Amino acid sequence: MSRDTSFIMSYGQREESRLEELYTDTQIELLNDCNEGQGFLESLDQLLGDQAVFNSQGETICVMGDAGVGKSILLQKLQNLWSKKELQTDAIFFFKFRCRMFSVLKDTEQISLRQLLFKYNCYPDLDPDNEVFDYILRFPEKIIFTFDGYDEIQEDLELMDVPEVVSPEDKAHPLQLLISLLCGKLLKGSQKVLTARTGIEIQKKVIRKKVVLRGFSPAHLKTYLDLHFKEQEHRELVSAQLDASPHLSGLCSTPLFCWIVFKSFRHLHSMHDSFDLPEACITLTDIFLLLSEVFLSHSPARALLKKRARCTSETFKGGLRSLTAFAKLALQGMERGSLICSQEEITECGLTEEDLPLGFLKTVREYDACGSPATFEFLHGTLQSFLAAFALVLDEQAAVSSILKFFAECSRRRHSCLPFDLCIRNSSKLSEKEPFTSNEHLQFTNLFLSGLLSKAHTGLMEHLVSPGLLKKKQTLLKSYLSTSVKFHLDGLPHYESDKGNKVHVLPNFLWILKCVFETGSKDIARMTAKGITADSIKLGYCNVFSGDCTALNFVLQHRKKLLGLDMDNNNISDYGVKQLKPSFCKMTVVRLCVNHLSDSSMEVLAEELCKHKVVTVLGLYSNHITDVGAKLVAQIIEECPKLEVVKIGKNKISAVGGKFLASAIQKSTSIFDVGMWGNTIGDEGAEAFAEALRHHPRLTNLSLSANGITSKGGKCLAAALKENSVLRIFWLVQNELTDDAAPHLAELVQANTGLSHLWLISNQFTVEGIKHLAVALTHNTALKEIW
Ligand SMILES: Nc1ncnc2c1ncn2[C@@H]1O[C@H](COP(=O)(O)OP(=O)(O)OP(=O)(O)O)[C@@H](O)[C@H]1O
Repeated sequence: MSRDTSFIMSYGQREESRLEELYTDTQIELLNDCNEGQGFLESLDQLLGDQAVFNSQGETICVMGDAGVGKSILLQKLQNLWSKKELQTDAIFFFKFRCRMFSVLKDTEQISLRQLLFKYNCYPDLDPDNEVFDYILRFPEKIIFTFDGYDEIQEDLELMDVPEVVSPEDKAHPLQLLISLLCGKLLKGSQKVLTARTGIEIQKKVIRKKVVLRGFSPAHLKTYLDLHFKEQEHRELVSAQLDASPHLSGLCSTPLFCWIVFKSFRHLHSMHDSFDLPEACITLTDIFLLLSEVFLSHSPARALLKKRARCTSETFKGGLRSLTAFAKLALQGMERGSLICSQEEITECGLTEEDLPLGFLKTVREYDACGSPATFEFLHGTLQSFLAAFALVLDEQAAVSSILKFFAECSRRRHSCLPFDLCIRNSSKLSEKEPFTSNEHLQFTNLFLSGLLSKAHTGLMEHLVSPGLLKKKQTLLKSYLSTSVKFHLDGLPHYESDKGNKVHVLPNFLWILKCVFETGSKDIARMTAKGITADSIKLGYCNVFSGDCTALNFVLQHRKKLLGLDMDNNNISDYGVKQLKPSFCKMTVVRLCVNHLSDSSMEVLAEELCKHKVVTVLGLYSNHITDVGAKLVAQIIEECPKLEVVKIGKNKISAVGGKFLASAIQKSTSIFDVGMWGNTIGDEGAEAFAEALRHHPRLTNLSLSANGITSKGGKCLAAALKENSVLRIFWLVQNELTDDAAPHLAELVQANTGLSHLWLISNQFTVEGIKHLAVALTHNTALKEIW
């Protein structure tokens, strides 16, 4: 295990990097069963621990994350730590599997658990006396399993018409074995870590705890940069480019893209007299073109020519034969829904021995020792998508319309569902056939197709495909993309509210915008923006990451009308907010709750929102805003005359920030709803809010729950509220109020100010305190509820 996990795959099969030298921590966020963040894991070592376990009956730890965010590498690191006895566990067996292997085995005969472990994973000298296997059965808690890439299972559930496995001796369909293991029906108590792409839903009952990988933080990125570049000059150059471009930094927060960018930079810098990363807004297509250029320049003939001026088109022209063959192989796989290819398929596509070391492909290591012939996969799934897109562009035979085939597939609404039902429902027969793989590979192909057919790459592509045909493909794509968003939105339900027409988009909306961005075409962006007829769009839980904000901005900046944008519960981070900067001038609703924003995002928001003054709703709940950021939000409240709603709960705001906010609220004549739940403003902050409330003309809803407020603060609030006849809903839940405050609150109730909802639960009142309130209630006619 130690040997197997020491190297990170790298391009050009001979070149490998040591895991120890390049592995960099990434942000591992703990989630609860509702996918709400529960803080970050301090070190990988704690992954198997009990922190954030939300279902003690569940057997499986789920690691979720986007393409290339480092799920496989995380498992590799875990395996490596275990092999060196550096993982805090007393497990003495470790079995690692790729999930897709269970699909690959589908055509073979059924297998037993014993075969699965000893034939398809390790070879304990055949275990003649069953010693090892018996031990495993008796002490399953001594085993760790890792299953990588649950999203890669491509299974026809009808094939699963076999009895459920519970006995370790029974033979079964391999996928059935996997499910039984994950559910704990087999080897109950063994530790299991399963990885899957974000968006794949896994039955809650199976999951013990869940983490999501958020990629490199700015500090991680700096560490990775230092590890990657030994030469100071390179470090400085790349670092300067990252600092200058939040978009590039955003892309580089995904380790895979970062690795490609750094690796290409190093290679091209060493090959040519001068090389800088593209200056304009770099796209994912640019990144994969760079990688391909590097691969193609590995060909023996080209490698001899050192230090010459860089000529990308020459490199691609020189490598066109291999590129076409790799592209064909990638497309065929994509059409079959397969990420693995055989030697036969490779030869059929016209690839030779010489082509293999270029780096596009790597051998699949898992089961070659089982006597089966070697199989191959692309260096990464996204590279296969890129090459498949290349094949669609290069193909001179197929009808032009065939370039759109994957768009059609993706626009169909598809749900990711998983075969756990099989286990939970206790049924062996499935009534309906359901697809349970995500269509991300196809979405990536569409995205790269858009990039390859962009104007920016026409010069290069004209060297590879006839200009007439290229033009036709570009025109078709342009007309398709220009209306895609409109079609997408037309197909969704719209909701009418007092703020206009609102639509909750699906993740495919974001993919379309990403494609539009890759084209770099302002015309398409303009048409797309025109297609967004709703007044407000909700992009909540759409897995928007910082890099996607560039695409959003690319389209939204062409919108003429104002727009509400609800992006709660994504991962846009400070890089994303910087990317959205030009679009804030039109935004009436700015909802960025649960998005890993810090004070630096507040700087951008304060600058932009105060300049344009159109914002009505500002949602910032559950981010990392401190008092510094609170001061900037206070500025927004003071200077934006239309601002009505501010949600800034669950941040890191103390009394200092609380005072800034309270004073701004006091001055605002537009604000009517403020959410402060879960900060730490304490009594000092409460006193400031009391002053703000005393004669406020507009504020009707206020929550100061969970803010460490004691009776001292409570008394001030109650006294001030007696003079306020506007507030309707007031929450003081989860504070430290005692009976001392009860008579004052009772006076408030008795004053009958018009307050209709008063929430005081989870404080420290006793029956004595409550009696005061009960008596006061008899004099009140306005309260509808008191908790
Ligand atoms: N923690 C890390 N430190 C250094 N490099 C990393 C790290 N994580 C990922 N990488 C780089 O990114 C590449 C892709 O990572 P990986 O294959 O683990 O992504 P993934 O999340 O499993 O992607 P997919 O969902 O497509 O399978 C790795 O080969 C490696 O070069």
